[in-house]
Amino acid sequence: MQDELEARLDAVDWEAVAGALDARGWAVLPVRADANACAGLAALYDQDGIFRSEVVMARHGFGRGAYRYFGYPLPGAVGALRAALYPRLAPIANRWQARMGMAASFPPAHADFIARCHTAGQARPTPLILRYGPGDYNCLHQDLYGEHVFPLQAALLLSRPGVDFTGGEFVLTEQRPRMQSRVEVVPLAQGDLVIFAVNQRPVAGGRGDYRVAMRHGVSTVRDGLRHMLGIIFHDAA
Ligand SMILES: O=C(O)CCC(=O)C(=O)O
Ligand SMILES: [Fe+2]
Repeated sequence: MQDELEARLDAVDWEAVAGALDARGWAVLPVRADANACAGLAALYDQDGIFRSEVVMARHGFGRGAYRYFGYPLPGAVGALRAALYPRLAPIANRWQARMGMAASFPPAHADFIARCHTAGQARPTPLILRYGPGDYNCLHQDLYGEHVFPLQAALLLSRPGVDFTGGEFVLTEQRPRMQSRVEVVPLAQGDLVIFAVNQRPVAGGRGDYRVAMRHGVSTVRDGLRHMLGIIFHDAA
């Protein structure tokens, strides 16, 4: 299965993905996870013993709905996806860091970046599954969990829009210096994987690059049940 994942990711035009990320701060990969894989991942939400914690969003003012952070060891498919995506994104992340004048550079292998997080006390795994029912939503936020931040993250829609749920759009906002925020709705089908900026990203301006800050969230689910798999590459303090 890992070979198949690698082969599918190898077929992606990563230059085009990098171009979309540079232009908009997000990109949907041109490969889709199949319905069985999505159902299998969504079913993990109800499995005992694989999560380290649950967050009921309303208790923290984060929104409504809940999410569960996986514990280590991650389920095979989740760990494989995290490890396989990272080396494809690290060159893009390194280019962004340089353009934003930020010192950190990211090693080519995820295990080495995770070792850096763990040494700094960021040792708790961050991949998660989110579940939303009618009336649930996720306020705009950034998944920052400590000093070490990998500037891109991924999310995989496990449910079918219009069939399993309605509403529940994945949204991103972009805050430009001294300007009002701009919002984008990311069109996603079941199995789509969106890559997006965690926090800041560089934008080319007339006088060189400047930084914009991105946030993401989910609009209110009207009906049904929506599951999302979130892959964050840094660990949490
Ligand atoms: O449910 C969603 O689409 C949002 C997921 C999310 O916030 C994340 O993966 O960090
Ligand atoms: Fe998030």
